[in-house]
Amino acid sequence: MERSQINSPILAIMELANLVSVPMSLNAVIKLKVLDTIWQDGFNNPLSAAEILSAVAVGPHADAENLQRILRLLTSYGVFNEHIAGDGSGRRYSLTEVGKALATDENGLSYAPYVLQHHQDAIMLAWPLVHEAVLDPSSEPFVKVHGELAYSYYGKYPEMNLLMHGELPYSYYGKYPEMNLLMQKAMSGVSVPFMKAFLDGYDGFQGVETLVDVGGNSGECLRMIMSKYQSIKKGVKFDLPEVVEKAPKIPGIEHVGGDVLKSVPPGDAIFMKWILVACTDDECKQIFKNCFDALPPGGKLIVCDPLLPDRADDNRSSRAILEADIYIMTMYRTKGKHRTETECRELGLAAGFHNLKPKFNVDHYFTVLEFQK
Ligand SMILES: C[S@@+](CC[C@H](N)C(=O)[O-])C[C@H]1O[C@@H](n2cnc3c(N)ncnc32)[C@H](O)[C@@H]1O
Repeated sequence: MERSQINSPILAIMELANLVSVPMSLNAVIKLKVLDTIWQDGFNNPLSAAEILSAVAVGPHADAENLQRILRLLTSYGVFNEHIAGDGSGRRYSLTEVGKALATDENGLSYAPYVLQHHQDAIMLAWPLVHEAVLDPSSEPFVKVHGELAYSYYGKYPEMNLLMHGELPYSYYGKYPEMNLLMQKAMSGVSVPFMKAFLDGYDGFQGVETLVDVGGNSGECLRMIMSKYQSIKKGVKFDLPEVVEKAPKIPGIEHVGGDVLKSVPPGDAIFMKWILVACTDDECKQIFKNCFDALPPGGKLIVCDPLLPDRADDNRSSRAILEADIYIMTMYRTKGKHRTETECRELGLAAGFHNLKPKFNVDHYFTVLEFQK
Protein backbone atom coordinates (compact mmCIF):
# COMPACT_ATOMS: atom_id res chain seq x y z
CA MET A 1 0.00 0.00 0.00
CA GLU A 2 1.18 3.53 -0.77
CA ARG A 3 2.35 5.36 2.36
CA SER A 4 -0.14 8.17 1.61
CA GLN A 5 -3.04 5.70 1.77
CA ILE A 6 -2.21 4.29 5.19
CA ASN A 7 -4.83 5.46 7.65
CA SER A 8 -4.63 3.17 10.64
CA PRO A 9 -5.93 4.24 14.07
CA ILE A 10 -2.49 3.59 15.55
CA LEU A 11 -0.86 5.97 13.11
CA ALA A 12 -3.54 8.57 13.73
CA ILE A 13 -2.95 8.34 17.49
CA MET A 14 0.83 8.45 17.13
CA GLU A 15 0.43 11.58 15.04
CA LEU A 16 -2.00 13.23 17.45
CA ALA A 17 0.07 12.32 20.50
CA ASN A 18 3.14 14.05 19.08
CA LEU A 19 1.43 16.89 17.25
CA VAL A 20 2.83 19.45 19.69
CA SER A 21 6.19 18.97 17.92
CA VAL A 22 4.79 20.89 14.97
CA PRO A 23 4.00 24.30 16.52
CA MET A 24 7.06 24.08 18.75
CA SER A 25 9.26 23.43 15.71
CA LEU A 26 7.59 26.35 13.98
CA ASN A 27 8.46 28.51 16.97
CA ALA A 28 12.02 27.28 16.82
CA VAL A 29 12.57 28.24 13.18
CA ILE A 30 11.08 31.68 13.84
CA LYS A 31 13.29 32.26 16.87
CA LEU A 32 16.31 31.07 14.91
CA LYS A 33 15.39 33.45 12.05
CA VAL A 34 15.48 30.57 9.56
CA LEU A 35 12.66 31.93 7.40
CA ASP A 36 14.16 35.42 7.03
CA THR A 37 17.53 33.82 6.27
CA ILE A 38 16.20 31.73 3.39
CA TRP A 39 13.99 34.60 2.09
CA GLN A 40 16.56 37.28 1.28
CA ASP A 41 15.39 40.35 -0.66
CA GLY A 42 12.66 38.36 -2.37
CA PHE A 43 14.96 35.49 -3.31
CA ASN A 44 14.07 32.01 -2.12
CA ASN A 45 17.43 30.30 -2.38
CA PRO A 46 17.50 26.75 -1.02
CA LEU A 47 19.97 26.52 1.89
CA SER A 48 21.26 23.61 3.93
CA ALA A 49 20.84 23.61 7.71
CA ALA A 50 24.57 24.34 8.09
CA GLU A 51 24.35 27.29 5.67
CA ILE A 52 21.38 28.69 7.58
CA LEU A 53 23.22 28.44 10.89
CA SER A 54 26.32 30.11 9.56
CA ALA A 55 24.20 32.95 8.11
CA VAL A 56 22.41 33.63 11.40
CA ALA A 57 25.68 33.50 13.34
CA VAL A 58 24.38 31.57 16.32
CA GLY A 59 27.76 30.53 17.64
CA PRO A 60 30.09 27.57 17.40
CA HIS A 61 27.95 25.04 19.25
CA ALA A 62 24.86 25.26 17.08
CA ASP A 63 23.89 21.88 15.69
CA ALA A 64 23.01 21.68 11.99
CA GLU A 65 21.81 18.10 12.25
CA ASN A 66 19.20 19.07 14.84
CA LEU A 67 18.07 22.03 12.75
CA GLN A 68 17.71 19.70 9.77
CA ARG A 69 15.47 17.39 11.84
CA ILE A 70 13.20 20.37 12.53
CA LEU A 71 13.24 21.44 8.88
CA ARG A 72 12.26 17.94 7.76
CA LEU A 73 9.25 17.86 10.07
CA LEU A 74 8.11 21.27 8.86
CA THR A 75 8.63 20.17 5.26
CA SER A 76 6.10 17.46 5.97
CA TYR A 77 3.70 20.20 7.16
CA GLY A 78 4.18 22.33 4.07
CA VAL A 79 6.37 25.12 5.47
CA PHE A 80 9.53 24.24 3.53
CA ASN A 81 10.39 22.51 0.27
CA GLU A 82 13.16 19.96 0.64
CA HIS A 83 15.70 19.71 -2.19
CA ILE A 84 17.81 16.55 -2.10
CA ALA A 85 21.00 16.51 -4.18
CA GLY A 86 21.01 13.95 -7.01
CA ASP A 87 23.66 11.88 -5.25
CA GLY A 88 21.69 12.01 -1.99
CA SER A 89 24.55 13.84 -0.29
CA GLY A 90 22.78 16.87 1.07
CA ARG A 91 19.41 18.46 1.81
CA ARG A 92 18.56 22.09 1.20
CA TYR A 93 15.41 23.98 2.12
CA SER A 94 13.43 26.75 0.46
CA LEU A 95 10.15 28.35 1.54
CA THR A 96 6.73 27.24 0.35
CA GLU A 97 3.89 29.80 0.17
CA VAL A 98 3.23 29.00 3.86
CA GLY A 99 6.88 29.60 4.72
CA LYS A 100 6.86 32.90 2.80
CA ALA A 101 3.91 34.12 4.91
CA LEU A 102 6.15 33.66 7.97
CA ALA A 103 9.08 35.63 6.51
CA THR A 104 9.22 39.36 7.26
CA ASP A 105 7.87 41.45 4.36
CA GLU A 106 8.98 44.89 3.15
CA ASN A 107 6.73 46.52 5.80
CA GLY A 108 8.27 44.49 8.62
CA LEU A 109 5.19 42.27 8.92
CA SER A 110 4.59 38.54 8.83
CA TYR A 111 2.52 35.86 10.55
CA ALA A 112 5.54 34.96 12.70
CA PRO A 113 4.65 37.21 15.70
CA TYR A 114 1.23 35.53 15.83
CA VAL A 115 2.95 32.16 16.15
CA LEU A 116 5.32 33.51 18.83
CA GLN A 117 2.48 35.19 20.66
CA HIS A 118 0.58 31.93 20.90
CA HIS A 119 3.56 30.14 22.43
CA GLN A 120 4.87 32.57 25.02
CA ASP A 121 5.71 31.05 28.36
CA ALA A 122 2.63 32.53 30.03
CA ILE A 123 0.39 30.93 27.41
CA MET A 124 2.17 27.59 27.43
CA LEU A 125 1.74 27.23 31.18
CA ALA A 126 -2.04 27.23 30.83
CA TRP A 127 -2.28 24.49 28.18
CA PRO A 128 -2.06 21.50 30.56
CA LEU A 129 -5.23 22.79 32.25
CA VAL A 130 -7.62 22.52 29.29
CA HIS A 131 -9.61 19.84 31.11
CA GLU A 132 -10.16 22.32 33.95
CA ALA A 133 -12.28 24.39 31.57
CA VAL A 134 -14.68 21.44 31.56
CA LEU A 135 -14.50 20.64 35.28
CA ASP A 136 -14.72 24.23 36.49
CA PRO A 137 -15.64 26.82 33.87
CA SER A 138 -15.90 29.55 36.52
CA SER A 139 -12.34 30.65 35.77
CA GLU A 140 -10.07 30.36 32.75
CA PRO A 141 -7.14 27.93 32.76
CA PHE A 142 -4.97 31.04 32.11
CA VAL A 143 -6.43 32.66 35.24
CA LYS A 144 -5.90 29.50 37.28
CA VAL A 145 -2.19 29.73 36.47
CA HIS A 146 -1.63 33.50 36.52
CA GLY A 147 -4.36 34.79 38.80
CA GLU A 148 -5.77 37.25 36.25
CA LEU A 149 -7.29 37.46 32.77
CA ALA A 150 -4.95 37.44 29.78
CA TYR A 151 -5.64 41.02 28.68
CA SER A 152 -4.93 42.48 32.11
CA TYR A 153 -1.82 40.30 32.36
CA TYR A 154 -0.62 41.55 28.94
CA GLY A 155 -0.99 45.13 30.11
CA LYS A 156 1.28 44.66 33.11
CA TYR A 157 4.48 43.52 31.53
CA PRO A 158 7.14 45.89 30.31
CA GLU A 159 7.69 46.56 26.67
CA MET A 160 10.55 44.51 25.37
CA ASN A 161 11.42 46.58 22.35
CA LEU A 162 14.83 45.03 22.08
CA LEU A 163 13.35 41.58 22.04
CA MET A 164 10.85 42.53 19.37
CA HIS A 165 13.60 43.84 17.16
CA GLY A 166 15.68 40.72 17.60
CA GLU A 167 18.50 42.46 19.40
CA LEU A 168 18.64 40.12 22.36
CA PRO A 169 20.06 36.60 22.38
CA TYR A 170 17.71 33.77 21.48
CA SER A 171 17.75 32.55 25.05
CA TYR A 172 15.76 35.67 26.06
CA TYR A 173 12.73 34.73 24.00
CA GLY A 174 9.75 33.96 26.19
CA LYS A 175 11.57 34.79 29.44
CA TYR A 176 10.17 38.28 29.52
CA PRO A 177 6.54 38.45 28.48
CA GLU A 178 6.48 41.48 26.20
CA MET A 179 2.87 40.66 25.76
CA ASN A 180 1.06 43.83 24.64
CA LEU A 181 3.65 44.74 22.08
CA LEU A 182 3.88 41.24 20.69
CA MET A 183 0.08 41.14 20.60
CA GLN A 184 0.09 44.30 18.45
CA LYS A 185 2.69 42.85 16.07
CA ALA A 186 0.79 39.58 15.92
CA MET A 187 -2.52 41.32 15.16
CA SER A 188 -0.98 43.51 12.46
CA GLY A 189 0.83 40.53 10.91
CA VAL A 190 -2.43 38.63 10.53
CA SER A 191 -4.80 41.52 9.92
CA VAL A 192 -2.92 43.54 7.30
CA PRO A 193 -2.95 40.82 4.59
CA PHE A 194 -6.53 40.01 5.53
CA MET A 195 -7.56 43.68 5.26
CA LYS A 196 -5.94 43.98 1.83
CA ALA A 197 -8.05 41.08 0.54
CA PHE A 198 -11.13 42.34 2.40
CA LEU A 199 -10.90 45.86 1.00
CA ASP A 200 -10.45 44.51 -2.52
CA GLY A 201 -13.78 42.72 -2.40
CA TYR A 202 -15.95 44.62 0.08
CA ASP A 203 -17.53 48.04 -0.48
CA GLY A 204 -19.56 48.46 2.71
CA PHE A 205 -17.69 51.57 3.94
CA GLN A 206 -19.02 53.78 1.13
CA GLY A 207 -20.57 57.00 2.41
CA VAL A 208 -19.33 56.50 5.98
CA GLU A 209 -18.02 59.70 7.59
CA THR A 210 -17.18 58.63 11.14
CA LEU A 211 -15.96 55.08 11.57
CA VAL A 212 -15.27 53.51 14.97
CA ASP A 213 -13.01 50.46 15.09
CA VAL A 214 -13.94 48.60 18.28
CA GLY A 215 -10.95 46.65 19.63
CA GLY A 216 -8.84 48.34 16.96
CA ASN A 217 -5.53 47.33 18.59
CA SER A 218 -2.62 48.98 16.74
CA GLY A 219 -4.97 51.01 14.50
CA GLU A 220 -3.61 49.38 11.35
CA CYS A 221 -7.00 48.05 10.13
CA LEU A 222 -8.60 51.48 10.51
CA ARG A 223 -5.69 53.17 8.76
CA MET A 224 -6.10 50.82 5.79
CA ILE A 225 -9.87 51.37 5.58
CA MET A 226 -9.43 55.15 5.74
CA SER A 227 -6.76 55.22 3.09
CA LYS A 228 -9.16 53.49 0.69
CA TYR A 229 -12.30 55.46 1.69
CA GLN A 230 -11.60 59.20 1.57
CA SER A 231 -15.23 59.87 2.61
CA ILE A 232 -14.29 58.82 6.15
CA LYS A 233 -13.44 62.14 7.78
CA LYS A 234 -12.93 60.80 11.26
CA GLY A 235 -11.59 57.45 12.41
CA VAL A 236 -11.86 56.43 16.05
CA LYS A 237 -9.77 53.55 17.25
CA PHE A 238 -11.28 52.24 20.44
CA ASP A 239 -9.44 49.78 22.68
CA LEU A 240 -8.44 49.14 26.28
CA PRO A 241 -6.62 52.16 27.80
CA GLU A 242 -3.35 50.24 28.25
CA VAL A 243 -3.43 49.18 24.58
CA VAL A 244 -4.17 52.72 23.40
CA GLU A 245 -1.25 53.94 25.48
CA LYS A 246 1.23 51.67 23.65
CA ALA A 247 -0.29 51.93 20.17
CA PRO A 248 1.54 53.99 17.53
CA LYS A 249 0.01 57.41 16.84
CA ILE A 250 -1.56 57.52 13.39
CA PRO A 251 -2.45 60.88 11.74
CA GLY A 252 -6.19 61.30 11.28
CA ILE A 253 -7.07 58.65 13.82
CA GLU A 254 -8.31 59.46 17.28
CA HIS A 255 -7.30 56.88 19.87
CA VAL A 256 -9.91 56.38 22.56
CA GLY A 257 -9.37 54.12 25.57
CA GLY A 258 -12.29 52.40 27.27
CA ASP A 259 -14.22 49.22 27.79
CA VAL A 260 -16.57 47.96 25.09
CA LEU A 261 -18.68 46.35 27.81
CA LYS A 262 -19.43 49.80 29.21
CA SER A 263 -19.88 51.96 26.11
CA VAL A 264 -18.72 52.54 22.54
CA PRO A 265 -17.82 55.97 21.08
CA PRO A 266 -20.40 57.30 18.60
CA GLY A 267 -19.98 57.01 14.85
CA ASP A 268 -22.13 56.43 11.79
CA ALA A 269 -20.59 52.99 11.31
CA ILE A 270 -18.77 50.58 13.60
CA PHE A 271 -16.22 48.02 12.51
CA MET A 272 -15.60 45.20 14.97
CA LYS A 273 -13.09 42.56 14.00
CA TRP A 274 -12.05 39.54 16.07
CA ILE A 275 -13.69 40.74 19.29
CA LEU A 276 -16.78 38.62 19.94
CA VAL A 277 -14.90 35.30 20.01
CA ALA A 278 -13.34 36.21 23.35
CA CYS A 279 -16.69 37.18 24.91
CA THR A 280 -19.44 35.21 26.61
CA ASP A 281 -22.97 35.30 25.21
CA ASP A 282 -24.02 37.81 27.88
CA GLU A 283 -21.04 40.02 27.09
CA CYS A 284 -21.82 39.82 23.37
CA LYS A 285 -25.39 40.93 24.09
CA GLN A 286 -24.01 43.92 26.00
CA ILE A 287 -21.53 44.74 23.21
CA PHE A 288 -24.23 44.59 20.52
CA LYS A 289 -26.42 46.81 22.69
CA ASN A 290 -23.58 49.32 23.23
CA CYS A 291 -22.90 49.39 19.48
CA PHE A 292 -26.62 49.86 18.81
CA ASP A 293 -26.70 52.81 21.23
CA ALA A 294 -23.60 54.37 19.60
CA LEU A 295 -25.12 54.37 16.10
CA PRO A 296 -27.69 56.74 14.55
CA PRO A 297 -30.81 55.24 12.93
CA GLY A 298 -29.65 53.55 9.71
CA GLY A 299 -26.11 53.21 11.10
CA LYS A 300 -24.21 50.09 10.31
CA LEU A 301 -22.32 47.56 12.43
CA ILE A 302 -19.80 45.50 10.47
CA VAL A 303 -18.79 42.39 12.37
CA CYS A 304 -15.84 40.37 11.17
CA ASP A 305 -15.15 37.10 12.96
CA PRO A 306 -14.13 33.53 12.29
CA LEU A 307 -17.44 31.61 12.23
CA LEU A 308 -17.74 28.00 13.28
CA PRO A 309 -18.87 25.48 10.69
CA ASP A 310 -22.29 23.96 11.36
CA ARG A 311 -20.68 20.52 11.26
CA ALA A 312 -17.22 19.62 12.56
CA ASP A 313 -15.33 18.27 9.57
CA ASP A 314 -11.65 17.90 8.79
CA ASN A 315 -11.25 20.64 6.21
CA ARG A 316 -8.52 23.16 6.95
CA SER A 317 -10.86 26.09 7.52
CA SER A 318 -12.97 24.15 10.06
CA ARG A 319 -9.88 22.88 11.84
CA ALA A 320 -8.23 26.27 12.06
CA ILE A 321 -11.36 27.76 13.66
CA LEU A 322 -12.09 24.78 15.94
CA GLU A 323 -8.48 24.91 17.17
CA ALA A 324 -8.70 28.65 17.81
CA ASP A 325 -11.88 28.02 19.77
CA ILE A 326 -10.00 25.86 22.29
CA TYR A 327 -7.30 28.54 22.48
CA ILE A 328 -9.98 31.10 23.40
CA MET A 329 -11.52 28.75 25.96
CA THR A 330 -8.16 28.15 27.60
CA MET A 331 -6.48 31.56 27.42
CA TYR A 332 -9.11 34.27 27.17
CA ARG A 333 -12.57 33.28 28.34
CA THR A 334 -13.76 29.84 29.29
CA LYS A 335 -17.22 30.77 28.07
CA GLY A 336 -16.08 33.09 25.31
CA LYS A 337 -16.44 31.24 22.06
CA HIS A 338 -16.51 31.12 18.31
CA ARG A 339 -20.06 31.03 16.98
CA THR A 340 -21.91 29.80 13.94
CA GLU A 341 -23.36 32.36 11.52
CA THR A 342 -26.84 31.73 12.95
CA GLU A 343 -25.69 32.24 16.54
CA CYS A 344 -23.91 35.46 15.63
CA ARG A 345 -26.88 36.84 13.70
CA GLU A 346 -29.23 36.02 16.58
CA LEU A 347 -27.13 38.14 18.95
CA GLY A 348 -27.41 41.12 16.59
CA LEU A 349 -31.12 40.69 16.04
CA ALA A 350 -31.73 40.43 19.81
CA ALA A 351 -30.08 43.85 20.26
CA GLY A 352 -32.53 45.42 17.78
CA PHE A 353 -30.42 45.31 14.60
CA HIS A 354 -31.66 43.88 11.36
CA ASN A 355 -29.55 41.94 8.89
CA LEU A 356 -28.27 43.95 5.99
CA LYS A 357 -26.60 41.68 3.48
CA PRO A 358 -25.65 38.05 2.99
CA LYS A 359 -22.38 37.15 4.66
CA PHE A 360 -19.14 38.07 2.91
CA ASN A 361 -16.35 35.50 3.05
CA VAL A 362 -12.86 36.78 2.58
CA ASP A 363 -10.33 34.03 3.09
CA HIS A 364 -12.04 30.95 4.57
CA TYR A 365 -11.10 32.20 8.04
CA PHE A 366 -12.90 35.49 8.63
CA THR A 367 -16.51 36.16 7.65
CA VAL A 368 -18.12 39.59 7.52
CA LEU A 369 -21.70 40.13 8.71
CA GLU A 370 -23.48 43.48 8.40
CA PHE A 371 -26.15 44.68 10.79
CA GLN A 372 -28.21 47.86 10.47
CA LYS A 373 -29.90 49.90 13.18
C1 LIG B 1 -8.01 39.65 18.79
S1 LIG B 1 -7.66 41.35 19.01
C2 LIG B 1 -8.26 42.01 17.48
C3 LIG B 1 -7.57 43.29 17.08
C4 LIG B 1 -8.04 43.90 15.75
N1 LIG B 1 -9.46 44.19 15.75
C5 LIG B 1 -7.67 43.01 14.59
O1 LIG B 1 -8.53 42.28 14.10
O2 LIG B 1 -6.48 43.02 14.21
C6 LIG B 1 -8.86 41.89 20.19
C7 LIG B 1 -8.73 43.35 20.60
O3 LIG B 1 -9.80 43.67 21.51
C8 LIG B 1 -9.28 44.50 22.53
N2 LIG B 1 -10.14 44.38 23.71
C9 LIG B 1 -10.23 43.33 24.56
N3 LIG B 1 -11.12 43.59 25.53
C10 LIG B 1 -11.60 44.85 25.31
C11 LIG B 1 -12.54 45.68 25.98
N4 LIG B 1 -13.18 45.26 27.08
N5 LIG B 1 -12.79 46.91 25.48
C12 LIG B 1 -12.15 47.35 24.37
N6 LIG B 1 -11.25 46.59 23.67
C13 LIG B 1 -10.97 45.36 24.14
C14 LIG B 1 -7.89 43.93 22.73
O4 LIG B 1 -7.03 44.83 23.43
C15 LIG B 1 -7.44 43.65 21.32
O5 LIG B 1 -6.83 44.77 20.74
